[in-house]
Amino acid sequence: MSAPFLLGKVIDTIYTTGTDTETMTASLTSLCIMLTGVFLCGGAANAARVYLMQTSGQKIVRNLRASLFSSILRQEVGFFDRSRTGELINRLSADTAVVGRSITDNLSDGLRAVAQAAAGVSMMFYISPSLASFVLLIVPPMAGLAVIYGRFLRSISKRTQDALAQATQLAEERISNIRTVRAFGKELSEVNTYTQKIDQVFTLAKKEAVIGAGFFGVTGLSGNIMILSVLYKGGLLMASQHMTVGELSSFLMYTFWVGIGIAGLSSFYSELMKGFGAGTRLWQLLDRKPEFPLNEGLALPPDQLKGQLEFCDVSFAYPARKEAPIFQNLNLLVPAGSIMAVVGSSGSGKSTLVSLLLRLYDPDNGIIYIDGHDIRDLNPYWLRSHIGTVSQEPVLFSCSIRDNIAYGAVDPDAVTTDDIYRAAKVSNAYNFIQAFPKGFDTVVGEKGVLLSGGQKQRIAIARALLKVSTTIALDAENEFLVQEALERLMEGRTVVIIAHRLSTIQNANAVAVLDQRCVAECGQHRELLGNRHGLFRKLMEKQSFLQEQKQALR
Ligand SMILES: Nc1ncnc2c1ncn2[C@@H]1O[C@H](COP(=O)(O)OP(=O)(O)OP(=O)(O)O)[C@@H](O)[C@H]1O
Repeated sequence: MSAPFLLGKVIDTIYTTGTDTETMTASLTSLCIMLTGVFLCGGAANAARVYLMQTSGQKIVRNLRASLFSSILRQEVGFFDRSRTGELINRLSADTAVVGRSITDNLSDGLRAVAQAAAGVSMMFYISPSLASFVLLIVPPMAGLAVIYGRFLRSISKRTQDALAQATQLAEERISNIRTVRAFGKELSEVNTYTQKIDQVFTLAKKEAVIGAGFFGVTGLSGNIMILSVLYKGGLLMASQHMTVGELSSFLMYTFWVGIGIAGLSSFYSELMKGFGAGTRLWQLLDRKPEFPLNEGLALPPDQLKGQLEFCDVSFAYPARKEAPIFQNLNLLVPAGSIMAVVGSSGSGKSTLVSLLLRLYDPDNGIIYIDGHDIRDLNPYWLRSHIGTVSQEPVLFSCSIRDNIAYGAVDPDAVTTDDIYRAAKVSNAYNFIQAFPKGFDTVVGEKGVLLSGGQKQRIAIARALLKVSTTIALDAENEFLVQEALERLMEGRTVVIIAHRLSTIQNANAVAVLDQRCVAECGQHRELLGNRHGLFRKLMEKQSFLQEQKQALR
């Protein structure tokens, strides 16, 4: 900021020393040395500013993303029923980037603008207080305009990010379900729907551009008016001998800097408002407290853990559909080490029973006990680490088979290759995994090998085997290899199996039939089948009828 002042001195030296070349050379040399020093300092400071601001910017975005991801993953499952994946991903990627940019690059430019404007104004007052007071009359109306523009940006930025989140949500859902889209031939209509969503973002961007054009047009114009008024009033002051040509030149340069500084300040303020707008939902997500804790409460010592499960007068409705109760005063006892088959028509609540057991949701009324302990008193993390789950459509992550199996262990890093091989052998997965060219290092999922349903299940069983589980919730196919693997997994554990076929039910110690929001029948398979008018018998008859139909169709 001292450069314009020194440049003014250079001009005055040239004009006032006249023909005395020796004095002029000496003054010019020392002024130019000073200016070189100033420029060198300026260059170094600029480099430091860019480096510091960019690295701290990236660090802020990194920390923001890490905290947000952690906050999202800690939320209760009911939260995910209400939120949409694409929207959350958008918050994590796009919103954090906007907020990050607004408080880093922008902050750096803003700080520079403040320093520039403050030093410039001081120098203007130092050179000519009367001219400075006259020129700076333009600042208050400009500041008012910037505040109004900032408010507009804050609101439009929030709306833009929301519209973008909706578009991302749609794209994410359709891309991950491309097979369904293709099967129904919906590519073109999906493209149209996406374009409509993205058009909403474009419309908002156009609105922002129109208002922005007006604002920056006025800012630029007022900067030029400032220069004009300096030339006019400054010229008059020079004519009346109140200012030298060097002073006027310095003043003009400072006016220029102050103009740029004020423009920078208004863009800083507006970008900051944009960041606040984009950050509104982000802060809400960051601050959201999950309904129940992830890792707090009682952990039973291993010798006290037998695995007896008891549902006592349990009533439950999903938070997203409170009006449709799934259970009302449901009672069920699963003795330790036994196999309980849960049957019932589609939508009767079989999977819900397992979700309650895993404490993905809390019952609205009643209590679920494990070995006589209310599961709400137990540490949810500890509880889940003692319940192995194998679902009919297991989800594997896009990493190696080795990592997918190790994922089941409480500490995946502590799992040895031998542990993984052993689990794979017990789950009948070892041979088919080794048949892949890269064996256990084969990457499954997105870009890797696509596995059959049965293969996925056997990997999922190996994953469940690595848990220190006493209890298992199963919803599995009845393919022979899977079945055999499951039988090994069930040994010595309490098992709740969502059964679809007679063969699975026959192996269970007891069968519970879900109907009308509670356990309608419970007993041994033979006993229940013996009851001619019983629900279980009807269910089985219906199933064998369906099997016959299928056979006939074949
Ligand atoms: N996250 C959820 N939010 C709201 N309602 C849900 C949710 N999950 C399931 N439901 C509803 O709860 C009821 C019971 O579902 P559940 O999946 O437990 O049935 P199920 O007996 O396992 O069915 P199926 O044999 O078809 O798998 C269904 O009516 C279903 O629509």
